[in-house]
Amino acid sequence: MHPKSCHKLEGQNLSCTRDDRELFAGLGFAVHPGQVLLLEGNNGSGKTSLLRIICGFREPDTGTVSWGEEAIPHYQYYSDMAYVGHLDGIKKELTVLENLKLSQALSQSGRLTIQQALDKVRLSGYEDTLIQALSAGQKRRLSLARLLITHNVLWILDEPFTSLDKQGITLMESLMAEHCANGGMIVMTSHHDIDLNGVDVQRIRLS
Ligand SMILES: Nc1ncnc2c1ncn2[C@@H]1O[C@H](COP(=O)(O)OP(=O)(O)OP(=O)(O)O)[C@@H](O)[C@H]1O
Repeated sequence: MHPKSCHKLEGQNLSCTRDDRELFAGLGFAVHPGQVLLLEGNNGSGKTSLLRIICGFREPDTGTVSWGEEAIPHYQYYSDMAYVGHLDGIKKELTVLENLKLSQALSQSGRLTIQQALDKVRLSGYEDTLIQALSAGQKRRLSLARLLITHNVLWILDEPFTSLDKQGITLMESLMAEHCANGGMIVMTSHHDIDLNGVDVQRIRLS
């Protein structure tokens, strides 16, 4: 179990308007250890906007997000959560190994060593490869490896299946299920349905 898995993520009365268009209002949720919150909706419905509010990167028009009974953003939140967005959070001028060493230096250690994580995501042999020489799916796999070598109870994932092949999607799903089985939590957007082997998945459908 994660040592800090007693925390819960809660959103209350959240609303967001962009360009005079109300994306959502009065929205609430509570995510407990072992659970997934899946944000669904068509293009432009506000999934990424809500995800950015949950990360504390954007202020809601009303409402609060709290972690451990305290409104975000706060230091503990950022040491407990890991965000993987569209840009994969990878430093383009570094190699695969340098990126992973940098992530490790900035966070608490996770379950796997760098080599174990590279094996798991099938990037062994790419240690000295510059990021610009990786395919889109390989970059996504590298961002997965980053999740595995650092300790973060809350994963926040924007479209985690983008660019992954079938084997990558299955791998991602099994890692997510494993994370939840260990008391972790996940908030994610996806245009695809997910198959997480009995994990409790709550859904918010934006329209
Ligand atoms: N930086 C921005 N400035 C102004 N409006 C924006 C900005 N980013 C997004 N929007 C608007 O907010 C709305 C919601 O966008 P958002 O990216 O949250 O949707 P989404 O559900 O994640 O879409 P997608 O499935 O296409 O990724 C859209 O109408 C979009 O035009």
